[in-house]
Amino acid sequence: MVLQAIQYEPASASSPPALRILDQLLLPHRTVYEAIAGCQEAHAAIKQMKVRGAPAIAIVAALALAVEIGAAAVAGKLPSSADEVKERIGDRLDYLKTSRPTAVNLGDAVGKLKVVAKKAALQSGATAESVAQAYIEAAERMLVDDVSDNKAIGEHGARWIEENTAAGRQRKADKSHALQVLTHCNTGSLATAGYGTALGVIRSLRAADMLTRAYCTETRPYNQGSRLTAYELVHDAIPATLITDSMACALLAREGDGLAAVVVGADRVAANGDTANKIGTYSLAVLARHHGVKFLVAAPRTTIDLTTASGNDIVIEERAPEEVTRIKGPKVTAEGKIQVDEAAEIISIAATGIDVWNPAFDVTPAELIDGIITEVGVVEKVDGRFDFGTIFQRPS
Ligand SMILES: CSC[C@@H](O)[C@@H](O)C(=O)COP(=O)(O)O
Repeated sequence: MVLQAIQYEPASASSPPALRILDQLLLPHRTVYEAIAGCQEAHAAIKQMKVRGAPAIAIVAALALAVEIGAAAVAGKLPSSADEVKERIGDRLDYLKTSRPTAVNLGDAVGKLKVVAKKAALQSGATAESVAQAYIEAAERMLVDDVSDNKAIGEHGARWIEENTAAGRQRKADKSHALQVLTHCNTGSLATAGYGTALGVIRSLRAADMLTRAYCTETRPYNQGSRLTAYELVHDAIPATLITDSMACALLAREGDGLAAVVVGADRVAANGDTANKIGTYSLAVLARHHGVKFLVAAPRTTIDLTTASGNDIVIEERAPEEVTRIKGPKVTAEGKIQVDEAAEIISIAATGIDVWNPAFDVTPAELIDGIITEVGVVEKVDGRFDFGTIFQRPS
């Protein structure tokens, strides 16, 4: 079974396009897909983190509007002119963009899709239907391109680790050597259209018979690591070990050279390489530098934001205190059996009345990052600085 966070069916002769998302709040114990009929449902699903992960958020938003427009077209309810459809598309995209602030992929998709609608409306003989169709095709392309970009990220990252780390070189020469990777949060099939970014690198290393073990952090407070990454690793039968976030230091000290790299995803990479990613990423980068372990960020070019000069300019989403003070999951019986079908229990794990700070992301300074793995290659610092100038000219 292929893990899919996003299921999309294009329009047929008789029916409009349809979109379903895997409700990630119920994972790893329940697999429930939810239909997304339009922008309002998508906005709520993104805000509640039923779908999450920078690329997945952008694609669900883009496709939700495709579904909404497709349904209006089939029902004969599109606005009457090309310009009005273009305006409607712009307004709906602006609304979707407000769902979560830190990940840039959504803003990037919104900008590109607005350009598509604008160009389509400027075509001679443009109609409401032709603008709607141009939008739908562009949104559908984003879904397809994300998977191929992730596979390319996986291959570039695996090759870089093979060539640039002691564990990589040793394992290549002699398969009795260990090569392990530590990752954080969830960056896999559930966070993207498929395959994943940092988890894509892990998948590619495994496919090349290079990886002996992946470690994943629990990723407090939302537990994307223990709920989602662990689920993907078990699903793909990749040898893997779960640690709490606070165990990373002990792991790096213990594994030495066998731990080839820490590989994480990104929600926004600023023009100087400073990287916003799931809270806890920065501490891993500090630990990696202290232990001489390579620290890599895996992200498509859509995550690199040249309009944001540095990490100081990145808006960090703060989330509800309850994510820290409570945990949610199915009941476990006295015999240790998980009651999968029961409604989730919410348990309080903090003193009532304590103040809480819950930033969802932190910013890792470029200085601590050894390479940024994109679909067109790994960007490394030259004279201590990242320069993304040329990668945007390269074809995928
Ligand atoms: C390929 S996903 C990259 C990042 O979006 C991921 O590491 C992350 O931080 C996700 O955070 P989330 O809050 O779960 O959306």
